[in-house]
Amino acid sequence: QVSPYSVLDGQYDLHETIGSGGFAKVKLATHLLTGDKVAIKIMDKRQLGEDLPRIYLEIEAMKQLSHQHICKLYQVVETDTKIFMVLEYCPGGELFDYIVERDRLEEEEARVFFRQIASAVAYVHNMGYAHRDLKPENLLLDDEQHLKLIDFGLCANPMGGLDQHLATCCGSPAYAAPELVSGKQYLGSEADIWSMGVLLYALLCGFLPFDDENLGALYRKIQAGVYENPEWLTAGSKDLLAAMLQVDPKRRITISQLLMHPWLTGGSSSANVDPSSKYKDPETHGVDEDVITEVAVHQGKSRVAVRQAVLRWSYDYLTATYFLLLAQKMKGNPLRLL
Ligand SMILES: CN(C)C[C@H]1CC[C@H](N2C(=O)N(C)Cc3cnc4ccc(-c5cc(Cl)c(O)c(Cl)c5)nc4c32)CC1
Repeated sequence: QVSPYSVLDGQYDLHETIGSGGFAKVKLATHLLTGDKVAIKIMDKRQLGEDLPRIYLEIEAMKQLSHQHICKLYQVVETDTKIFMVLEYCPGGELFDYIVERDRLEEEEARVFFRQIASAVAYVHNMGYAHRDLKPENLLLDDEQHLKLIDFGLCANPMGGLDQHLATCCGSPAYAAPELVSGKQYLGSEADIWSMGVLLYALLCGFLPFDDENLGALYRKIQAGVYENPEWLTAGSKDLLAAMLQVDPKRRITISQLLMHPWLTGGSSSANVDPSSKYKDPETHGVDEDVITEVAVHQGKSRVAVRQAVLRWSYDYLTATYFLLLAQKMKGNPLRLL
């Protein structure tokens, strides 16, 4: 019987499994035309059952989201039994493990990371989504120590826009907002800010602000909103944490106020939220002509034909090749197809 992965033959070489998350397996792979490494998330539709709509939600969300701190979706392959998501490879693994290895991060390093997270979440909110599962396990490191947000399986894009209240309780309890664990209606964007507060606390302290192995006790601690401030926290970080870990969502800092908070804008390194243009939304910023040319020459086709095919954004092998070549160009590498 043919391998269940034969649909990828000629496009990718599949290597070892590099992780698994719930109903998905993630394998390292090589995109054959460029030689670049990618991660392929593989799901079995039969095992997914009623979770299948969540995967289509994640795929549609990721097709809309193009940002330097969001893991890029390159290609989607679907057979009658499997779904393959070809994704940007993040060799640095989870931010969660990065924190555990160091116990906790120095304020300057936490600030550099948190700026990237805030930039990604602001973009997600501006695109009308809420992530709803923000935690260090869902932030990966690429080969340049840049963070990449993943796992949009819970993200909500309420038809009525972000101001429509959500009801489904989801995400990880320790990062969940009080209004969410109280079963009240809540705004995804406000709940995301609370989760970012828990995330920043974890970066700076190395442990969680609200923790208890008993779920009920944990919920009560979250609803009380009382947490310790270790003595190593500076006034600036305590102020920002207090603004995010506001039990009343209406008193909680908003993402745009967060981006202007002195703790975030301060510090020494003003770098590291790379404004790289490769993430300009292709639909609105057109396509890169050097990449089009490279593909056209390699395939012996006209640039017009290649440009038209790329602009269909079918998330097929051509879309993946386009995004990977564009990333190579942005890194200053020569554009080459094998
Ligand atoms: C516990 N989690 C919820 C899942 C875990 C799965 C392995 C993954 N990984 C690893 O654990 N390395 C150690 C290597 C690694 C390298 N590159 C990756 C690139 C993308 C992804 C990825 C995974 C999932 Cl489930 C997604 O939905 C998206 Cl959008 C992206 N995972 C990667 C990944 C980290 C997360």
